Amino acid sequence: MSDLAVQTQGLTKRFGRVQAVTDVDLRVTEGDRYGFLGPNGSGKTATVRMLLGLVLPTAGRVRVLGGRVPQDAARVLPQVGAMVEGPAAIGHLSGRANLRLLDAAVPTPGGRRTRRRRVEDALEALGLAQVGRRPVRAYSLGMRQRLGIASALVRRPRLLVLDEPTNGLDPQGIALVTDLLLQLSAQGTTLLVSSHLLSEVEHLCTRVGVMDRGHLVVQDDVDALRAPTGRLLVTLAVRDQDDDDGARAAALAGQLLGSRLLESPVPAPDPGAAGVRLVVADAGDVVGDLVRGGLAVREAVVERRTLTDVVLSRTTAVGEGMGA
Ligand SMILES: Nc1ncnc2c1ncn2[C@@H]1O[C@H](COP(=O)(O)OP(=O)(O)OP(=O)(O)O)[C@@H](O)[C@H]1O
Repeated sequence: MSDLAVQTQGLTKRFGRVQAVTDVDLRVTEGDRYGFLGPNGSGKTATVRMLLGLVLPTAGRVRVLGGRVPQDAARVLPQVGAMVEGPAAIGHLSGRANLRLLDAAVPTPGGRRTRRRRVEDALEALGLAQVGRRPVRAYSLGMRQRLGIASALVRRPRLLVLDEPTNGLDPQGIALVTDLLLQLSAQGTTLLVSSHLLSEVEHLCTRVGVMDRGHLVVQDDVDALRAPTGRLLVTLAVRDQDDDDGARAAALAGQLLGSRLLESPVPAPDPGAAGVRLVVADAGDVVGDLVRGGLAVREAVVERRTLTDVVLSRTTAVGEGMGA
């Protein structure tokens, strides 16, 4: 159990009559890049707030970095960096002053001695070193978001908890934050990141938890979730899309593959290269059979479920659930 960065047992939260979180057993192992997903109102933020001791659970237990929350919060939370529900900062102070103030508020290993260095490193990492003197009220939305992430980093935490870290960032900002998170992970930081951008989570995360109407409905490794569907996507090269070549290749593929050909062949999607796209059951030596039959195979890829498929199949659309 000691290698779990976050563990909850039967975690439950009611706000009056709203059942926000029900019986959630979260397990984040040290070193994980854990993506926390789910539709609006599914209970992600409420769960994260309980992990950080910001609200008390109605029932259940929370352990973070080996300590109980809220009982051991004073010991464990200084090792946790967090940005939840958007960045918070004092508008008339500069970004740099905000970070120094924030750092002074919580006991940190190294404390004042290393503060200047840690604040500069965090501003630098988020590309804010040049604007660190400007008052925060003059920051753009993206700059505020970066400052929020910088404030989660200042204490060089063992566990970083970020609620929608790339919300409002431009593509350059998203790439910068993603690279930074991968770098921190390589240095040993555990990440717990909630996001609605599934392609981003697919790229960044090793493990995901999916919430739906207060329940944790999926918790697994990304690789396991992205299992092969059992289908191959094959592209045949043909000489010319406009003549009968494509139709001949499609007919021959049908003869060679028999019932393994699952859908009617269609023109290949890539423009500029004539081809035929086949959807084939991944059984036997598909490519070998096509090539021996005289067809040119340009590409054959194993079809995998995407994270979007997994999340959509396990969650309730907005309007169907209680949170809408
Ligand atoms: N302080 C509160 N008082 C009353 N209800 C609350 C409170 N906080 C959250 N809720 C309710 O609990 C449910 C879960 O909300 P939560 O903010 O955890 O969802 P979420 O998954 O983070 O959604 P989003 O993706 O929109 O941020 C919602 O129905 C919400 O209205």
